[in-house]
Amino acid sequence: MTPSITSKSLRFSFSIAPSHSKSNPYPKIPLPNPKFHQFPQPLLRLKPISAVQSKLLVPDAGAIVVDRVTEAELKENGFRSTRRTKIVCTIGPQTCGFDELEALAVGGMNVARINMCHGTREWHRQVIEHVRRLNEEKGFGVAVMMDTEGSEINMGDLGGATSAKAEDGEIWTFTVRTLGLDCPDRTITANYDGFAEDVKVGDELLVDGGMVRFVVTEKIGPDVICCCTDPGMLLPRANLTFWRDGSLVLERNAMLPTISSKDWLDIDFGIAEGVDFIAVSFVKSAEVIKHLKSYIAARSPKNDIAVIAKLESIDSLGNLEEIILASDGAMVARGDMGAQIPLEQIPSVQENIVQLCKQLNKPVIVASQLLESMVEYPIPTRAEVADVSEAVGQQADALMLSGESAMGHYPEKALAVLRSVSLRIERRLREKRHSTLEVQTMSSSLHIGIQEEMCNAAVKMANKLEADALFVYTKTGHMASLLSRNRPDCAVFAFTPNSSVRRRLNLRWGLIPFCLSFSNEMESNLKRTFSLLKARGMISSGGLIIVVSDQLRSIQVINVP
Ligand SMILES: Nc1ncnc2c1ncn2[C@@H]1O[C@H](COP(=O)(O)OP(=O)(O)OP(=O)(O)O)[C@@H](O)[C@H]1O
Ligand SMILES: CC(=O)C(=O)O
Ligand SMILES: [K+]
Ligand SMILES: [Mg+2]
Repeated sequence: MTPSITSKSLRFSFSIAPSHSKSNPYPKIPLPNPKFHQFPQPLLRLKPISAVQSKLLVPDAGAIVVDRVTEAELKENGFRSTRRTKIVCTIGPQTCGFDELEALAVGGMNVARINMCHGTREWHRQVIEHVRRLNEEKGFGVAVMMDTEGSEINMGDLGGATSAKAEDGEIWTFTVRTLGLDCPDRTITANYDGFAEDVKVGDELLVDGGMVRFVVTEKIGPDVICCCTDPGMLLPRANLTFWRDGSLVLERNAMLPTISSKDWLDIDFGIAEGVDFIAVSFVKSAEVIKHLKSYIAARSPKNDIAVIAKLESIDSLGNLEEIILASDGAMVARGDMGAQIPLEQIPSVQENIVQLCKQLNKPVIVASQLLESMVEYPIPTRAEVADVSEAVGQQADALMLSGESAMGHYPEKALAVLRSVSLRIERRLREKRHSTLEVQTMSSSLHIGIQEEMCNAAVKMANKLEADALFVYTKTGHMASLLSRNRPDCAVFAFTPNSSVRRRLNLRWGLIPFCLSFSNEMESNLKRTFSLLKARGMISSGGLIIVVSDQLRSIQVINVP
């Protein structure tokens, strides 16, 4: 039988062999230290989908729909070994084609992110269309996240070049003139009209939070003449900040709106295209989130777009709790955050945000530079693996790839590293917890709610009884999120009749979202679920399951018949 997915995706996506395997997991690439590649991740093989099967993927009333990769994982590794930490991949020129997107989906991408800083709406529409088609025709369950540009100060798009190198001591011109494609050498446009007025001679100009630095030597009308003091690579639309006497100059940024007029058009585009998440860049207060949520509620009849607050502006750090409470999730956007606060503060800010999100029951994504060296190289640095391990150890809901998947040379390998490190660290956490007999559940901290108490109790039981899985029947996804919040030892099967709820649950730690219509009759729901899952080889008789549901105030403990 010929696999329906490309041989390329099979070769790369599930190529990390178990340590006893003789095959080289990274063909054709010299391995400086082969041991490093022996992430103990079992090989998975996705069964090819025939044309007839492909039709069956369209859910009918009696069917159960689950992401194909998770299904394969469940069949091969059983309940306990599914990956709990979710993965967001930024889509860019390296990964926007249908086959490349499929390879990422096969590799375990849960959410595809498009960044409205780059590319045209037509380009983004094409990506969304590809993701939809993959889900519909090939049985994946990938959600789409649109990330707004925000109105911080950015460079222009380098006259179409993919990058430019600034060398030490070189003189570059930053200008507010409109240059189009015939951009003179060593000239960069800045996107905000007041730029030339606001900077002063002697100011330091930081590109991408300090990846490249300049000092302002002269101002001539719309042109700001600068000397490069820290050489490096300039990327299109990179963020610009300027510093005076050792402090970030913030006055101008404070006057810029969080959501610009261009962002509102992008948001309309996102609503029209039915994206699952809108991530708002440079959020400073809860107000902007509330404003956007009411806009979406008015514009999108089903109101099924989740709003993610990107925490990257220094102004957000004083209002974290109210921003997170107003949002449907948060992102620790370490890239731009690193341009606004000293780098050594980022790890503790990350830890605080992750803990706060868990407490407030909001999904949290840790983003930027997780595997930055993999933009250029096929293996990560040891330090990057340690950073990923730290985020997985904090039990963040999701990890995000940026340049690694958007424009790097090894998107699928970067994804494979996130997957392997997640699996390894998650297992280690469970083993550690088990050896100390520690049962950890969240304390009740939301407004006292019956559902929260039930979910806390269900997770405590599942951990103590070493249940094989938690089942939750949920219309809105809320009960499922309350189980995930406790980070249980076993996987959570979340059954929902609503396909957009199912896609949004993709971002939640440890949840395996299924689309399934169900009635108010729990007994018949369970009977049907068991027989559907058994028929697909996803569960077997004897397994211990703890069941909760939106509709019933009871916790059931059941052995799979
Ligand atoms: N749609 C795209 N078209 C072209 N290049 C892209 C696209 N999306 C991302 N990239 C490239 O990948 C890099 C990393 O992507 P990412 O989305 O993290 O960008 P960013 O501008 O650093 O993020 P943000 O604007 O959210 O802070 C970008 O700097 C850009 O060079
Ligand atoms: C992801 C993002 O926006 C950042 O890290 O700046
Ligand atoms: K952005
Ligand atoms: Mg950013």
